[in-house]
Amino acid sequence: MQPVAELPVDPADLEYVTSCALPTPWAEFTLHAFIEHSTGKEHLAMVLGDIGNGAPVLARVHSECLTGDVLFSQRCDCGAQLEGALQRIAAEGRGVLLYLRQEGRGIGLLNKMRAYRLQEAGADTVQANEQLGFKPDQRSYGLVAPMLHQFGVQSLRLMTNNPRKIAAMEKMGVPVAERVPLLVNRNVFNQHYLNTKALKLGHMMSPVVATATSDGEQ
Ligand SMILES: Nc1nc2c(ncn2[C@@H]2O[C@H](COP(=O)(O)OP(=O)(O)OP(=O)(O)O)[C@@H](O)[C@H]2O)c(=O)[nH]1
Ligand SMILES: [Zn+2]
Repeated sequence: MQPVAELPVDPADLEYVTSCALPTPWAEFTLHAFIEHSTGKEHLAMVLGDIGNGAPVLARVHSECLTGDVLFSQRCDCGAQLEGALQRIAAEGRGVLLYLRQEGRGIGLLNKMRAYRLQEAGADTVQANEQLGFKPDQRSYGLVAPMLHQFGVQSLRLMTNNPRKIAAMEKMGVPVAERVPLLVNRNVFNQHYLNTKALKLGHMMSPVVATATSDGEQ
């Protein structure tokens, strides 16, 4: 598995735009918006508490998954991870969630749906990307450092199971003081996907087989 691609980001390409209050079921965050001029994409940061005081910040760097984050898809763990991360930040009263618009591990929503069709025909999530002519993971984390710089964040306690994401942070000059596991329940729809993430993409969670009624921790 190759490392996550990293491209240098032109700081002038990312512009801070505006902010507003964002009440959620768990806490009232401040939502900050950035625009990436070269792509037109709107990237977001949800902030709670004083994250610019120098202490490591509980953080989630979340990649967009419209199907999982918004449409309640059980094919992946994204929606549950998004909710779990916000709940943890709220419980601590301090933290940040970056919502990066790199849907489908960077291939976009329509191609992700094409990849899902290939998975319905027997491919796994890595093979499906490759059959469509993409790398297994096309994401980049070059925006993370300039987004965090806006808030004076110096280091992260990063909620992730993805060692390549941690390596990418360090490479982009964002120190990760601690990895905080972000495990969610398995179901019969996501177990094959989660096993592929563990076995082929290197995610730090043990591959197990779920039953129709299983809701055990990974
Ligand atoms: N191409 C493709 N993308 C997917 C698929 N399932 C989920 N995604 C996308 O994968 C991204 C989330 O990546 P994950 O590998 O689940 O998690 P991660 O962010 O790398 O790692 P964690 O920090 O541990 O969650 C989102 O952009 C989803 O839209 C799939 O089958 N194919
Ligand atoms: Zn997802």
